[in-house]
Amino acid sequence: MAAKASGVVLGKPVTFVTGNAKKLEEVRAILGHSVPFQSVKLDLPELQGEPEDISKEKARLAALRVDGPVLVEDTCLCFNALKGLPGPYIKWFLQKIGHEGLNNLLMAYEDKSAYALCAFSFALGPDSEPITFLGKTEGKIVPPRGPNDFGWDPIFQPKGYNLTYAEMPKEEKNKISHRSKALDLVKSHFAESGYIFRS
Ligand SMILES: O=P(O)(O)OP(=O)(O)OP(=O)(O)OC[C@H]1O[C@@H](n2cnc3c(O)ncnc32)[C@H](O)[C@@H]1O
Ligand SMILES: [Mg+2]
Repeated sequence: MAAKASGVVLGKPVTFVTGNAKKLEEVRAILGHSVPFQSVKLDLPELQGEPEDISKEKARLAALRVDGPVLVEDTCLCFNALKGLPGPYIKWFLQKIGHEGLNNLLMAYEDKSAYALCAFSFALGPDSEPITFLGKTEGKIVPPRGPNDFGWDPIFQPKGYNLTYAEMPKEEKNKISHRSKALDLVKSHFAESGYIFRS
């Protein structure tokens, strides 16, 4: 890696590391050709704690595994009545108790509001500090509606819409989602940084 007047020249392309095919599909659709990347299917171990720290640590691990520039992402679903939980633990809650169980968690509360939070982290390599980009979309938790092909999409209804994420056409979700908001920041970072990737 060498610094140049026109930007930072990197010896390898960016690798997006994820074990989730649906995430990859959305990242591809949203980024288009604006940030060239390849992908590797790896389910990295995840730290417990705050979303930003989990995402950064994931990027450190990914950069060690890939030995080059990496992009990773961690997604949380946070219930306001539960002070942000399940948050980063949503994957395990979803797996164990499903959409119905997630709705039941809020049964005792009037406040069904929630937000989806996406934390992308980018690291230039194993020796560099990851940079994090956050995107948040507010909404509420509802009984499941729509196709059940991506995580908690059927129970999340974004604010200002009558449809759940699952009921929305993909392009519509990708315009307003937590993921697209975070990726807007990733795109700006790449546009400003002038990275040059050599494969
Ligand atoms: O390998 P990684 O990238 O970590 O992929 P993952 O599936 O383990 O994903 P997370 O650790 O970020 O856990 C987030 C959980 O939320 C789900 N999820 C992520 N983004 C979503 C979205 O936009 N809509 C619905 N569910 C989503 C996902 O399927 C997981 O169950
Ligand atoms: Mg994960």
